[in-house]
Amino acid sequence: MLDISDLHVEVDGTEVLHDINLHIGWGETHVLMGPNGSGKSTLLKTIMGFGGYTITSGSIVFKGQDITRMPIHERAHLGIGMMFQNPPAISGLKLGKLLTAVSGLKEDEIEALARSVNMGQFLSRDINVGFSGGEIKRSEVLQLKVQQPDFLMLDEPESGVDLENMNLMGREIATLLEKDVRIVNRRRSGLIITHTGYILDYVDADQGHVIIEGQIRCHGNPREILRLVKEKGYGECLRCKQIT
Ligand SMILES: Nc1ncnc2c1ncn2[C@@H]1O[C@H](COP(=O)(O)OP(=O)(O)OP(=O)(O)O)[C@@H](O)[C@H]1O
Repeated sequence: MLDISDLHVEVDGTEVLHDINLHIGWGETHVLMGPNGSGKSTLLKTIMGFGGYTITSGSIVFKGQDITRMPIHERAHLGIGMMFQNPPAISGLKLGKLLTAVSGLKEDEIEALARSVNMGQFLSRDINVGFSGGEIKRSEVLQLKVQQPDFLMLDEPESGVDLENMNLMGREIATLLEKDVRIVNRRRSGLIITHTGYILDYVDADQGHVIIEGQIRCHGNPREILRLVKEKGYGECLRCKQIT
């Protein structure tokens, strides 16, 4: 579904990502780990097509189409969706209005989706204005439920979420990634940034990658990588090319 080749990305004139190669097949979920400031969010925002993330060389191919220079809205239209680490608050725009406008769904359908993630009362509120950390994450999940993207990128879905809501979020994310569908029929793919790995209790991931100083330094079984990082730190990933 997604093929990234030899990607170099600059932010504010500084190269933040160097020579990134990543292949995510149809139906696969991958996990991205790495120390703070290593370039994880930059990679997701580059795939999404945000301004300010300049691709100086390399390519991104999605569903067989070269999207390297494609604007963000066309990427969203093609089926790329993202849960942000810190989404903006938007005064004057109600969550319900946004969801109705972008989806074409009827109001009662939006309300039912909102209730399923305990966001029923939030549809009449300005997006993320005064939302708690956990409410922001549920709002992001709701937006993804409305969008139903084929490729989901989740930037630290666990952060700020209490244990009960983690259970709800984990189940919703698993459904969005079609984990309830038999592997042969599964089409949706995902790329999830996690520091703690809690999301792996809900979503089986096929591959893990560690990014350090803007380079992917190791690939392998996500739980194995997490265990190793907990025991020995990310320095071990610099010594190890592949953990399986
Ligand atoms: N708009 C920007 N202007 C300047 N530097 C930036 C910008 N965006 C990202 N960077 C820098 O790029 C590097 C990578 O940042 P990024 O947010 O991708 O890290 P991360 O791996 O997601 O970190 P964390 O785990 O802390 O969320 C950091 O050093 C950051 O300061």
